Amino acid sequence: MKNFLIAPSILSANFASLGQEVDAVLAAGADVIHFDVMDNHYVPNLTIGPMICKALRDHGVTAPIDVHLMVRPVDHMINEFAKAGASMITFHAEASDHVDRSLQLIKEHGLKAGLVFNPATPLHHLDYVMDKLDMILLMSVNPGFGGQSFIPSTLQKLRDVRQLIDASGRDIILEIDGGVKVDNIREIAEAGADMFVAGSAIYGQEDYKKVIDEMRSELENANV
Ligand SMILES: O=C(CO)[C@H](O)[C@H](O)COP(=O)(O)O
Ligand SMILES: [Fe+2]
Repeated sequence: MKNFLIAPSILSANFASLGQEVDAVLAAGADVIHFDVMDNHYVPNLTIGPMICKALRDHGVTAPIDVHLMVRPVDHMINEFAKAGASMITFHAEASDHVDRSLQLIKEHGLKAGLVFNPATPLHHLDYVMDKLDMILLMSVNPGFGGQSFIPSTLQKLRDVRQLIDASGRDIILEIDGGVKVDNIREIAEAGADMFVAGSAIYGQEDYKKVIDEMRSELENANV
């Protein structure tokens, strides 16, 4: 089986007990913690910043933390999240005036670097930066909120990006974010994704392990 990664989004966790909520999904079998950073400027919502990332590290979280920056500008936040213990940082192509520079900055901190594409953002932003990418994140909802429905046209976009990654010969993680559930994860994997962010689908249920196990079993049956 492909090395599929399940990344619960803490956007849907109970923030009043965030440390325990993160421990609980990791104990339930999650691979990565997805950390949504929103600035009420690039997106119409306001969430959490580097202090919370550092607090999770201080709490004892050793799993990879995948920081999804929905902020503009991005470079200052890259530096702050690198100090705060991020493992991977992705940002939106439209949110940086200097995409190459921002990617380079993430890599200078020794972290995995990725570009994020909104549902309607064209893929040409990948031109000339494939060699700097460790991850590509396709949004399957418009960014800003959890609990939205998966936009079906993202499946073809995943197939297109999978082809570009395969043609590049590089080991680039293809991450999908938004509306991922037990009943669509298999189709999403078959379209080419290998890292799956799921917020409401996991944190919206009582039994996190049950959902993650069901997701894994769907992935085991995926035709990839
Ligand atoms: O980046 C995001 C929203 O901008 C979140 O990661 C995403 O929406 C996860 O939530 P859900 O799985 O409930 O759709
Ligand atoms: Fe996200």
